[in-house]
Amino acid sequence: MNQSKERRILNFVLQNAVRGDPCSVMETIDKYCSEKEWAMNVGDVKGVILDKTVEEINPKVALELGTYCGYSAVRIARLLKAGACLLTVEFNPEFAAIAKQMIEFAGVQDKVKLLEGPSEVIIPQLKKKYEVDTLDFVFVDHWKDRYAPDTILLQECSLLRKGSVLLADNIIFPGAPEFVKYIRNNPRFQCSTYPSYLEYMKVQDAMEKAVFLG
Ligand SMILES: O=C(NCCCCc1cc2ccncc2s1)c1cc(-c2ccc(F)cc2)cc(O)c1O
Ligand SMILES: [Mg+2]
Repeated sequence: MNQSKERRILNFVLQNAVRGDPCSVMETIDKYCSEKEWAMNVGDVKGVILDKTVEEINPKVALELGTYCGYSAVRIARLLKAGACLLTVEFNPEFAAIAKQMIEFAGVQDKVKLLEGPSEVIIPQLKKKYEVDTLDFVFVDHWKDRYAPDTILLQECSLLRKGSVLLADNIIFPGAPEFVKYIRNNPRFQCSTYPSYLEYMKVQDAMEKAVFLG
């Protein structure tokens, strides 16, 4: 049975990147996905916005919704200080298996906990099952119609505190209109938009940063 695109991306990394070097893994994925097969990694252009946001916050506990092949998990984890951790949620078992190997090859597995399942099931488990108190940073990059309900769910589960930062990918393309409407009209969030480009394409996209005001 012919292998998946995600398996081809992983194999290209295993054969061409430097084991234990997160930047090498990111560069190798970006090279493959810009030259050979497009894939929905946050990519090198929007990745800089992600980097700057993570560096500014310096989170102790970060959550990612939508792991995919693990590109942004590697990107975020490489910037985390000692003792900090990233919980990343993926519901597709195929993607989760690829991401696990990607994260381990990059050498960031000690900072990353990969949780398999739908976000609406995992989020309510974070406090009791995964011993989370509150989240310092959330990278939102999963189903675009889950952005708004899961932002509400995070609040209902008391996982946000004054100053928690959400960064949402793809608010232009593919777009997350319900989320944008919800978050920009919500007085409990201070929002800012970062215009950018869809990964590996000359197509407009943007990221939305939302600071929870408590
Ligand atoms: O769908 C996207 N990303 C989510 C994948 C869904 C994975 C999930 C994870 C998870 C975890 C927990 N619960 C439920 C879920 S569902 C996505 C799509 C495009 C795109 C852009 C142009 C195109 F022509 C076609 C697609 C670009 C992007 O940057 C994306 O992030
Ligand atoms: Mg995305």
